[in-house]
Amino acid sequence: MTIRWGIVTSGKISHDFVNAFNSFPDVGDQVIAAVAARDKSRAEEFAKTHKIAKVFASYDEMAMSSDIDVAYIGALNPDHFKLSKLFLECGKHVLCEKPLCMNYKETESLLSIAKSKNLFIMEAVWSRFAPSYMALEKEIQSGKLGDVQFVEVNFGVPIANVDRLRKKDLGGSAVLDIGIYTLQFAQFVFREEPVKVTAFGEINNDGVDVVDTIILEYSGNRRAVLNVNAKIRLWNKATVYGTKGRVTVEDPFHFPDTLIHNDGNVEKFSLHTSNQKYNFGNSAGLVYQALEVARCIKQGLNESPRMSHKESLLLAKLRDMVRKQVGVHFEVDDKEV
Ligand SMILES: NC(=O)C1=CN([C@@H]2O[C@H](COP(=O)(O)OP(=O)(O)OC[C@H]3O[C@@H](n4cnc5c(N)ncnc54)[C@H](OP(=O)(O)O)[C@@H]3O)[C@@H](O)[C@H]2O)C=CC1
Ligand SMILES: O=C1OC[C@@H](O)[C@H](O)[C@H]1O
Repeated sequence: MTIRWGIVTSGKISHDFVNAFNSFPDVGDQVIAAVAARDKSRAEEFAKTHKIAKVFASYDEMAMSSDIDVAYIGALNPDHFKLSKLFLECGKHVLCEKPLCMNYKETESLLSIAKSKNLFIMEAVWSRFAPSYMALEKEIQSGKLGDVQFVEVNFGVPIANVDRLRKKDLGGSAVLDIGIYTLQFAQFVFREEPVKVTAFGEINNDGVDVVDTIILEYSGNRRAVLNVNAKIRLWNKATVYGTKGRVTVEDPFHFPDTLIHNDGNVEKFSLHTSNQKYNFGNSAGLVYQALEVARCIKQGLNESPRMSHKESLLLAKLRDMVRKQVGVHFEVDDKEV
């Protein structure tokens, strides 16, 4: 069974996703079959660049076609719910860029639509499929670190002036865009809902958070301190501390290629290099989530155990809690879904 992908939008991350896919040595029985954009000429240009066979004049046309099995949604945050819903209702599986939705309400509604249609959907938290994350999980579960007590993560990228980050109507929010990675890292380590969330930050003149400091408290007085910054570049690493030692996930922790173990051993994970031009760091790693999507679809799964619906719901809940404390409110928060 060939898995046929339909790329939704001709944007930067769509470019990176297709580049990562096409440059990977073996994607198995999968193909990038089609693309749709708001404007057909942009879709045609995208298709020409990436040698994609089919171009659709609109998202709706591709959703209704029988030419694709799964949609990759590379749209702006406010359109994730609407477009994922469109493709699900047309019987297509979905891989939607993070954040899956603007808030918990949308996330819950979208996941229940997928369940009712018996279709696969996943939030593209691509970090979870990094080979280095598999190694990190093994290290934590091995007991070498002892009992994990503390996690610290930094994610700072100077993107506060990018429209989709700084404008509320485009879904701008540091915690939605980059803070999600710090939250998912803490959840990857602790695997339980925090008992307390404390957050404070800085908002811009559009009411969008550009800096967030988040403290997650877990059972047994375990903690995570997350520094999120859309104004300046930070040393974007994550460290997991236990009673017997620590492991550091080097920059960029959100898709790392280096782990520094407690004994000082530096473990490297090479990404397939190619002459592709990417918009974002380590984007060659975007392919690993696509391999997982295909595996799950072929096994008839509705979700991936590595980035489950429960996890997406919890991440949405935590983002809502952070936004409330920092003072960021979206119009969509007042709407019934
Ligand atoms: N996984 C990762 O590493 C990354 C993930 N992302 C995520 O990907 C998504 C897109 O980010 P990115 O690719 O940088 O975004 P872009 O600025 O490239 O825009 C993506 C697409 O959104 C549509 N769009 C652009 N402006 C508007 C607008 N004003 N109103 C409505 N639609 C618009 C266009 O679709 P069309 O082509 O159809 O016209 C565009 O191609 C975000 O949700 C972000 O969180 C982003 C960067 C990295
Ligand atoms: O997902 C992402 O990762 C890298 C950031 O630069 C980008 O803004 C964000 O969307």
